[in-house]
Amino acid sequence: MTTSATAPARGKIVLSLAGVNKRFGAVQALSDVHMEVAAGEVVALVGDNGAGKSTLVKVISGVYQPDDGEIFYDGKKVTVNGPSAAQDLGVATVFQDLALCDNLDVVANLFLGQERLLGPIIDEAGMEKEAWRLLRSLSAKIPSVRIPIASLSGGQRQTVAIARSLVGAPKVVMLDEPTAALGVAQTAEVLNLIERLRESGLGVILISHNMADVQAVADRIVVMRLGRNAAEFRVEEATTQQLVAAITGASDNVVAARTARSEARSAEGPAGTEGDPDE
Ligand SMILES: Nc1ncnc2c1ncn2[C@@H]1O[C@H](COP(=O)(O)OP(=O)(O)OP(=O)(O)O)[C@@H](O)[C@H]1O
Repeated sequence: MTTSATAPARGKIVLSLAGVNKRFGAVQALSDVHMEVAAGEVVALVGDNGAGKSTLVKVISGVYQPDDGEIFYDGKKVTVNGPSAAQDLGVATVFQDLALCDNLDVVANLFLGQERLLGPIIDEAGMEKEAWRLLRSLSAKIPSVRIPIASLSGGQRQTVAIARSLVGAPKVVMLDEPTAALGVAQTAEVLNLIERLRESGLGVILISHNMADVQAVADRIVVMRLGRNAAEFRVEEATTQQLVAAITGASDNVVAARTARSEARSAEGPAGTEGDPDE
């Protein structure tokens, strides 16, 4: 895996945000948001539509400038005044659209805009070798690095996009809804990749609507609601019911109702097991 030679020690906070505000006209998209991610940690960022997740990702990745707030990278206060500044720092983002070129092969996509040169010519052999090394480090299942992206499955395309984010040896990788368009097997493959990223000591920020995915791979879950921090859980202490309540801001939802029924049944003992048509 290509983490930087100066990779921070596992558990050290590598990226943190404090008091981040962002307004679009009349819409306060982010209000006093804070978040941090450590090396070797997967932090899931969850929230309903419009909660501010994408805006936060875009602030971290330099697409938007925050109105206020501070960003610290590797212990130093930084200004991320554009996407290339974020990349130069070591913050890579895989956006939902993946931004891959269908007609180009895997190698060309991995090194698009950052081609390796050998004197005056493009070092195709060197890039191919590095492509295999990156993909192997992710235990990725790509049949060939010389096939066009168009012929890959959704999971393989996501794999290539994640591998590309590692080309600059980042310390933080943000993944925006990486499993949104994938089936069960491909989702499992992408979750495995996220495990590899964590194992390699990267700080990973995972934006997802899928609570099963989040509970499968995250160490910590940051819940946003209406542009604010709404709750934060260690994954082992968060039930789906608590997560749904934090995301929606309501405890009287269908998940809570079902949990309450099943708790009531277990309290009643075996005689009370007959009644719930939902189960
Ligand atoms: N460029 C923009 N111009 C105006 N308003 C925006 C812009 N981007 C986001 N917003 C608003 O900011 C708020 C937060 O949106 P954001 O896209 O960050 O939410 P989200 O949590 O990512 O939602 P989703 O899960 O639907 O992507 C919303 O009210 C949205 O309409």
